[in-house]
Amino acid sequence: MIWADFDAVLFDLDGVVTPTAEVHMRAWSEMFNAYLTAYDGPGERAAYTDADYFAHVDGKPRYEGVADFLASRSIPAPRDLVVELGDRKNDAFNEVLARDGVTAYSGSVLLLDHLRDLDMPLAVVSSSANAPAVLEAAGLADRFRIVVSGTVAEELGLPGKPAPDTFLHAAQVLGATAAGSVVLEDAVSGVRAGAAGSFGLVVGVDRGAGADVLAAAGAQVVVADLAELVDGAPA
Ligand SMILES: O=P(O)(O)OC[C@H]1O[C@@H](O)[C@H](O)[C@@H](O)[C@@H]1O
Repeated sequence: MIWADFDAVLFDLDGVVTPTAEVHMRAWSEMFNAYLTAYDGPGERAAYTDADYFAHVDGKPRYEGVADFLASRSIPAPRDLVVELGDRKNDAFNEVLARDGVTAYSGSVLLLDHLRDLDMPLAVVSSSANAPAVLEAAGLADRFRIVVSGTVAEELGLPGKPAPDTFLHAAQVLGATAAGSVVLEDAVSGVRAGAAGSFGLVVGVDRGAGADVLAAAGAQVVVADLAELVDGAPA
């Protein structure tokens, strides 16, 4: 990996820097399965699984994840239901965050240290409104020049992933072009955003979505851990 070819690095957060994609996954599963168990209206009521998460929820802004999953089951999704379910899941997520804290992936910290030594401008681009709290809990808030969270995207009216706009905004704030920026993503929706924005390099981080699936979504390189992007780091 030749970092000198690039001017900025744009990190997704959950599942790339911190193992919080798993916390999101568990919170979504608890909430959706409680809802489906009690639900007896039209549509498909089979249990919600991790496959549903990767296909419909992963990486997207909160309420878009709810709406896309319910649509995949042909379950009617009025806005007040979407908001209620999304907020229920958010309470579950925050309970775990407060109880367990967050420890970043060691390979990701290794890469962050390496990029700090290179003076590389770094951003977090996350669909999550909880991104600042997660970064704070992981002790990494000072590593990034800008955090484009779900809240920031909403304030600026930027469409969420798989649209490329949040990544493009981060690159612009860092003074870099899309072609000069690297995108690091574990979610299909995020990889699609990187591909749609014609970024210089889109790296897929396979934490369960599947290397083939990430490559098909537009990842030019797929790694299992960010330490693979540090020269001389143990494999
Ligand atoms: O509900 P939040 O914290 O704003 O997060 C929205 C989404 O943020 C993404 O980073 C996660 O991959 C998703 O699982 C999550 O649903």
